[in-house]
Amino acid sequence: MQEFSLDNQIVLVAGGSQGLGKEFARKYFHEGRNTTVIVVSRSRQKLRNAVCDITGFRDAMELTVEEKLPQESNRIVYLACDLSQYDEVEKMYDTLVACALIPTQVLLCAGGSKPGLFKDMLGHELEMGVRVNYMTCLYLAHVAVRRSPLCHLVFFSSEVAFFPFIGYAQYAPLKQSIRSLVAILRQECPYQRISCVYPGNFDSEGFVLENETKPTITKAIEGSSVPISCERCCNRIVRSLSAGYDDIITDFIGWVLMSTDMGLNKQNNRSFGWILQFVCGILANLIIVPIYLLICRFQINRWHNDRGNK
Ligand SMILES: NC(=O)C1=CN([C@@H]2O[C@H](COP(=O)(O)OP(=O)(O)OC[C@H]3O[C@@H](n4cnc5c(N)ncnc54)[C@H](OP(=O)(O)O)[C@@H]3O)[C@@H](O)[C@H]2O)C=CC1
Ligand SMILES: CCCCCCCCCCCCCCCC(=O)[C@@H](N)CO
Repeated sequence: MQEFSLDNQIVLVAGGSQGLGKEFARKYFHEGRNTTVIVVSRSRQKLRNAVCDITGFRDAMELTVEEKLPQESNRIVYLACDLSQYDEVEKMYDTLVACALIPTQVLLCAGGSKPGLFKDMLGHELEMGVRVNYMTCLYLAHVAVRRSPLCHLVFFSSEVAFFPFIGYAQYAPLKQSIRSLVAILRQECPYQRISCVYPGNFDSEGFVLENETKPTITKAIEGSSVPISCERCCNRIVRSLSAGYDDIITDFIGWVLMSTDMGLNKQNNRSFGWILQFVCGILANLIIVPIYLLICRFQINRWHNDRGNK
């Protein structure tokens, strides 16, 4: 299995203009050695600001075929691309290949949710959910598997992949799809390291935004995943990847939720304390989960009634 390291890498960070992706870019740039970071997202402006913020310089370099890369040991460049457009992803890889930057690691960190009730959602918001959370991963993974077949892929799903609940109709099904895709890719690409992170809440720009529309019942249910800083979240993930884990959680409730889903989805990939997870999961599914779901149903009914009375 490929060892995880911040050193000697060419790392592509999808969704690197803010939040957790930017935190990863910062970590590679400041703590790695001989590493090239390429941050990718849709907005050129956001990317530029992110890179300037990370380096402390007033300007940042956009990766193009014409531009010559500096010879410094650690480098960070940006490349604007809407990863939910297949031809744009291919074009991006053309540029990478032309610049002799074949990624050794690809972090598929683009994503985000707009919580709310399904019936209140607009068509284009539903479409955004599919594009931002799933198509970005699907297309980037596809092109990466074909054109950099030895690279380490790190997907970013969510704890909601283990437990979908009210308010996340636009988001959770796509994060579950990532889990499914990961399971299949692990069988089809046995020589490639494929990791999947299932984060709990962390305090990013996206998190602040989603909280503006998040129904109170959604906040109540996810309350046990107390938001941590992006830096902490990033450090925990790096520690887990370095320890050789490929199914990664960032808080205790994530570990419990994963334990309830250790079946055919899980296959041969280890997570922290996985034997204990199997045992806890069996007990939880027998005893705690049915009780919890009853409480949850009660909570949701009460929320609907309160709303109806208003
Ligand atoms: N924050 C949280 O509590 C949790 C987050 N997660 C997941 O972790 C990941 C990181 O989350 P977070 O840091 O909060 O995310 P943010 O919303 O803060 O940032 C999302 C990033 O994705 C980029 N992006 C969005 N759409 C596209 C696209 N079509 N093509 C290219 N880039 C795109 C954005 O840049 P731009 O606008 O420039 O395109 C931005 O850089 C996401 O996948 C999220 O779903 C999982 C669990 C909890
Ligand atoms: C044994 C039974 C125990 C059941 C406890 C249930 C607790 C559920 C906590 C779920 C937290 C979800 C956080 C991820 C949110 C996310 O992905 C968004 N912030 C998107 O950005």
